[in-house]
Amino acid sequence: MVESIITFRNVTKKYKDTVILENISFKLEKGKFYTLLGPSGCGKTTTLSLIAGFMEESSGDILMNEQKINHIPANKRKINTVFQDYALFPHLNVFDNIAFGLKIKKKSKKEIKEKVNEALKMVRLPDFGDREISEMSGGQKQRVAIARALVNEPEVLLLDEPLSALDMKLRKEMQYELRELQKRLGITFIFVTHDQEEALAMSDEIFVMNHGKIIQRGTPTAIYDEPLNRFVADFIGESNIVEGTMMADEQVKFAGKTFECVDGGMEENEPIEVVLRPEDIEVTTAQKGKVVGTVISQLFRGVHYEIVCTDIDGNEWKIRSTKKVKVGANVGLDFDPEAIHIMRFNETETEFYQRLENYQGS
Ligand SMILES: Nc1ncnc2c1ncn2[C@@H]1O[C@H](COP(=O)(O)OP(=O)(O)OP(=O)(O)O)[C@@H](O)[C@H]1O
Repeated sequence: MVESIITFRNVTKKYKDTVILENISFKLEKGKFYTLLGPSGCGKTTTLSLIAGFMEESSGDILMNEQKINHIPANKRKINTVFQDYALFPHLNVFDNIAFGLKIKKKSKKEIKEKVNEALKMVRLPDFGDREISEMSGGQKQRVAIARALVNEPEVLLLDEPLSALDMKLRKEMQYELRELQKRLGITFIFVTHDQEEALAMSDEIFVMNHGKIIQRGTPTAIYDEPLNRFVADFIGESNIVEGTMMADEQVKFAGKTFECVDGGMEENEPIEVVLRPEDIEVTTAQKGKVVGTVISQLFRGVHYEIVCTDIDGNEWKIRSTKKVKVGANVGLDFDPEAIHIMRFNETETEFYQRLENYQGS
């Protein structure tokens, strides 16, 4: 069995009577890049704070390397955190910022120098030790913050929206660097973001959260291609969600026709929702298309056109296409059976969580 670095067992966090995290259980493996993804207020930072030991759970157990750490204070856990606002000491230079924790631990001058220089190399700032923090750019400050965390040789690095203060270009560069750093060091990273593209680009596994619960965990492709419910389908990427009926295993009816698909496991005649990603739909002639749509708008987005069509049932379809079409024209929409993803229709929250339990247990 794979050894778990962090385990949550039925963890609940409440503030007075308000439940912030509800009965969360998961196991994280060593050496992977995990991302907690979800809208503002869903409980991402709270989850990190519980792992770090900055706050106490209301009930449940938190384990590190299979040992309970509920009552172990933050500074005794081999876990460090990188914050969004860097939290650097402005009056100390780069070297002293990174050395701070080691000095508190009363390490020798020689060891401190070696470790700080090593950490500076890791974040590609080898000659910046003497610089003042005010002389560093946003991206450089964030690297100093990462070096300051790494110098303590944590087994787990927590990163709370560390890139959100950076402009888009730098952010993309740092995404790549962080991912490379994690691979090189082989320590477990737990990264928090509300940016789905960032989560898809960086993670080994994503935990999609909403209202203090984990709605789905999986690899970026699994989360993208097989969202478990409408929330995940909507939150991750763009999607067309239309109502339909399951006709038989691997046969589904929507937009007035029956199509082959590769999803099964539902009842015959069960109402379902179909998810089709805009980039999985090809625009063709009305005669050749599986669904006929009337173009109602078209926007040029640089690499592609964003086209919106309506079908005979009044469903709206978003399509990403390199082909230009005419507004008002009838076009055909074509897609492969593999592109059709089926979700249950009108599932209650209780039914969903029951299914989730079975799914995660399987
Ligand atoms: N000290 C507190 N007292 C009461 N409620 C709190 C406290 N801290 C956080 N909360 C509430 O807990 C919920 C989860 O907060 P948390 O910061 O974990 O969310 P988040 O997913 O990290 O959000 P964001 O993306 O905005 O940072 C929010 O509704 C928040 O208002």
